[in-house]
Parts: sequence; structure tokens; C-alpha cells
Amino acid sequence: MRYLTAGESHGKQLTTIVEGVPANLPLLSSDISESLLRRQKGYGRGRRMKIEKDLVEIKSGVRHGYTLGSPISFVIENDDFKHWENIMGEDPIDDTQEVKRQITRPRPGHADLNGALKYGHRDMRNVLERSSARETAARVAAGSLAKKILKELDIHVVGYVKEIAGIRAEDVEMSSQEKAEVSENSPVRTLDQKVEQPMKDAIDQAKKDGDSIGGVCEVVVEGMPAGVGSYVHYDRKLDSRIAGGVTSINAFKGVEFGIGFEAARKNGSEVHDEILWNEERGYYRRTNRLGGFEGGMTTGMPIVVRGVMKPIPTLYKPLQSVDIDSKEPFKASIERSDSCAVPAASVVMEHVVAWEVARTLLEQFPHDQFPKLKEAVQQYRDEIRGF
Ligand SMILES: Cc1cc2nc3c(=O)[nH]c(=O)nc-3n(C[C@H](O)[C@H](O)[C@H](O)COP(=O)(O)O)c2cc1C
Ligand SMILES: C=C(O[C@@H]1CC(C(=O)O)=C[C@@H](OP(=O)(O)O)[C@H]1O)C(=O)O
Repeated sequence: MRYLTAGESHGKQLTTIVEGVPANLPLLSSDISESLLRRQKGYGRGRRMKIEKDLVEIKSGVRHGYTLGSPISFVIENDDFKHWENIMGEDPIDDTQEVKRQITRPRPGHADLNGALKYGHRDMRNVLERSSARETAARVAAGSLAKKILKELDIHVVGYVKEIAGIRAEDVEMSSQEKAEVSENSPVRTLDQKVEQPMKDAIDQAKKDGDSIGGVCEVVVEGMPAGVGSYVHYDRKLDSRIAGGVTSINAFKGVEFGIGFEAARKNGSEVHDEILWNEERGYYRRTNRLGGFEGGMTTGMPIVVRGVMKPIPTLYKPLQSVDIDSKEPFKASIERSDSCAVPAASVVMEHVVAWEVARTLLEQFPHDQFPKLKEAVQQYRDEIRGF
């Protein structure tokens, strides 16, 4: 499976094309829209999320509620476009039109300056429109197809906030099965929305100070059979694919599995997960410190992965930068921005992880027909239980 997205943040729409989804997977546009609505919520977001109502329109690849095996394409309209038509239109501007102010003041921490240097854009709007995390709506849409495949295979993926500005979510210390249930049964009231009051206070304070804050998101995948992924090539290791996926999310700067960086400070006997066996479960582990991976393959224990999100770069309290036209120093002035997007990003991370898991499963069990994929995965589960 692979996908591409297109679309500028304030352009007409976002477009996603997903290829390689097997035929005969049940799929409704509401499966996708539920994920999109979850991504839009979350404490700390700016005014833009009040303007948008991310609903997906499936354009191809689905008929009468089932996938066809052909490319699936869908669009999400940008409701904000109506306010930006003059600025974002594709036609050349003529002399009679008012020339809009170009963006020449790069924000530290965003893609503005590096993107302008790379593409030669003197108006940095040409960079920020695509580097914006608006694109994550299109990615969540693709990921929701992956989640649908996984759910049908009895594999559950859930993402939630672990930490904001150093404040840890006590609330999320429930079993991963409970987390999965919350996610599956109540798509809007998920843990990623349930930011604890101290976290909300920290977000409010950051906003008041003109500042921004980051945090940590965690994703758990339950129900994966052991041995998915590969040790034979760097680009087939599932943990590395997940790590790449997570750090590809805007503002994500690091990733860890299980006890993660703690492993550097512990002995091997405190890190590795002892192997046990019983008739009912087959092989399993006493602990899950390594977060479900050995040798680029799943161990059959839940995948537990965390991603760290830096604070949002656009600050109402400006940082030092340089105007690329005048070369004069300036302190930026801002129209609007999120002050914290960690809750929303946990939904993005959930879908990005789901994507990597589903595409790797499809590589390992290549089937054009979803019922055959389901059968193959079940057969493999039976095989490894009796191994
Ligand atoms: C859901 C989400 C919302 C975001 N909202 C904003 C925002 O309102 N303002 C902003 O400056 N950055 C925002 N970001 C972060 C920027 O998109 C990101 O920092 C930028 O693309 C530069 O990429 P990098 O941080 O990965 O280097 C958001 C990120 C995510 C995941
Ligand atoms: C539009 C989304 O997030 C945007 C991500 C973003 C950025 O710089 O990454 C900047 C903001 O854009 P705007 O200036 O239009 O308010 C966010 O609202 C979204 O998540 O759908």
C-alpha cells in the first residue's frame, strides 16, 4: 500500500490517493470522517479549527460500501479557502489587482527559511502553505483505511496524550485493552481529548504568555502476531518504519519504544523480555520493556511507541529573526496559531503508526482480496501458536 497527498493549507482542498487496499474491505466515508473529527478536537488549538469541518468525500475506489481494489481517492474541503481565494488562486495576478504583502519574515522553528532557500521562494507563503500541519488531515484519512484493515483483523491501534509540558497524564494509566475500547466505542470522547486539568492550565498559561508548549504522545497496537516486519533489510524493519513515520509528523522530534531511552541506563537483565510458553497463548513474554519489537519484527506483545512533539513554532511572543528583503532584524507579529497541538497530534500519530503496521502486514501477506488476507493472517496466527 502507498499513498500521496496534495493540497495547500489555505487552498481549495486536500486530496489523498491510496493504492493497494485489497478489494472487498467494507468501507464507509464515516469510517474516515470519524478519525478526521477526532483530529480536529483537542485543547490548545487556534481559531482555524472553528472554521473547518473536516468531512471526507470519497471520489473513487469504493462501491456500495466495499473497496474495489482500484486506487481510492478522497478530498477534504478547506472551508477557510473562501477567505483566501484572492491570495491562493491559481491565475496570474494582473496589474489592476491589489498586490498582497509577501511573507518575508521567517519563523524560527518552522519550515519558512529553509524552504525559501531550497525552492527560491521570496514569498514564504509558498513554503508555509504546504509545510503546514493542515496536511496531517489527509494523512489521517489514509491512516483511517489502515485502521479499518487492522480492526477487521482484530488489531487495535490507539493514540493518546502522555505528557504536556512535563505534566503526565495519570488518566491514561489504564490497560491497553481499555484504551482500545474507549477508542473504538467512542470516537469523539477518546483519551486524546481527555487532557487533564493541569495540562489545560499549562496550555492556557502558555497562550496567555504568547508562548507554546509541546509534549509526548503514545500509541499502543494490540493484537499483532509475532514475526511481522523483518530483520533482513533496513527498510523492512517495522520498528524503523514506525519511527520514520512518527518523526515525519510536523513538529515530532523523537521516538522511543517500550522503556526507550531508559534502556541506556539499565543492565541487559533489566531490559530484555523473558520468553515463556503455554498451550493457550504459545510463546509470550513476561514483560514488554522493548515495546513489542526484537530484530525489526513484532514479538506478539503490544507495540508501545512514544513520540515527542516540540512546542509550536509560531509564537505570539516573538523570537528574533531577519527579514529576507531588508535583512533587518525583526520581531514577528502573528495573526493566529495553535498554542498546543499535542492532543490533535496524538490522533495523527495513531493513524501514522496504523499505516506502517497495515502496509507491512500487506507486504508479508500479499492479497488482492481482503477476505483472503484475513484468512492468511488467521492461518499464520494458528501456525505460530502451534510452533
Ligand atoms: C496537529 C498539528 C498542528 C500544528 N499547528 C501549528 C500551528 O498552529 N502553528 C505552527 O507554527 N505550527 C504548528 N504545527 C507544527 C508545524 O507544522 C511544524 O513545526 C512545522 O511544519 C515545521 O516542521 P518541524 O517542526 O517538523 O521541523 C502543528 C503540528 C501539528 C502536528
Ligand atoms: C489547519 C490545521 O492546522 C494548522 C497547522 C499550522 C502549521 O503551521 O502547521 C498552522 C495553523 O494554520 P492557520 O494559520 O491556518 O491557523 C493551524 O491551524 C489543521 O490541523 O487542520
